[in-house]
Amino acid sequence: MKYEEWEPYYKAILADFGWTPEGDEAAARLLSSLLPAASPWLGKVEDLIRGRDVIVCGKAPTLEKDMAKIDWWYRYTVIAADGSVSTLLRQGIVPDIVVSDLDGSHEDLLKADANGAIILAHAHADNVESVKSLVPQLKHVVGTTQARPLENVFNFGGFSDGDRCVFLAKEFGAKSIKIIGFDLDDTNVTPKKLKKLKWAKKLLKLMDIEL
Ligand SMILES: Nc1ncnc2c1ncn2[C@@H]1O[C@H](COP(=O)(O)OP(=O)(O)OP(=O)(O)O)[C@@H](O)[C@H]1O
Ligand SMILES: Nc1nc2c(c(=O)[nH]1)N=C(CO)CN2
Ligand SMILES: [Mg+2]
Repeated sequence: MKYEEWEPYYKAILADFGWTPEGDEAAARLLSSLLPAASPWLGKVEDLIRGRDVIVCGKAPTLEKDMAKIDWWYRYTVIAADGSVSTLLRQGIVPDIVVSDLDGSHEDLLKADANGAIILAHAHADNVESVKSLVPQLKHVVGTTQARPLENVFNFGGFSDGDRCVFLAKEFGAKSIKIIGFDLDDTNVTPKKLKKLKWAKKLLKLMDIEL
């Protein structure tokens, strides 16, 4: 999705949370300074997605139960939303791509990276310290932002880690997108998380994902 198309959603999200864009923009510039000018891994991300059946894993409590229903993981390109990478690794599955704002287990992100996963590291106003400490340690990393993109920091659309996975899969022309570990009506979460899940619901509908 072009930034101009995403921007109205971004503005509405900022207003809903009472945020301003400056913090996100500063975080994107910091992330940009930690990465090469031309992203060496973006082409690989496209190769992994284009024309492929994609599974996107969220971190709802239903994830393990949903995982048990997948009998042949090799059929799919697996994209893990943040914390779901820990559940996947525990079951011996290394995702192809992890989409993360770096607020889950850094140890598991490093483990996935060391085993070949590409990490889409997202910078925003509230994760600058994690960006500074973790991004320089990652081998296969692509930078993302929810604000205006920079030369080496991309914005494919989407807000929470889970819906950003789906925007990414759409952007690069996945043949099909299956989501598991999503429970967007989960009430057993903090008020802030509930608000993020409401946005995820709206954005996934926009992406024509059946919920
Ligand atoms: N019931 C749920 N609880 C948590 N995440 C869910 C749920 N259903 C779907 N998801 C998706 O799974 C993704 C990954 O979950 P995780 O808890 O790691 O989220 P997160 O986005 O890192 O949380 P935060 O918003 O605090 O950064 C979320 O971004 C969300 O889109
Ligand atoms: N400023 C800010 N941006 C975000 C945040 C957050 O907590 N703060 N969380 C996200 C992951 O769901 C995505 N973007
Ligand atoms: Mg996160």
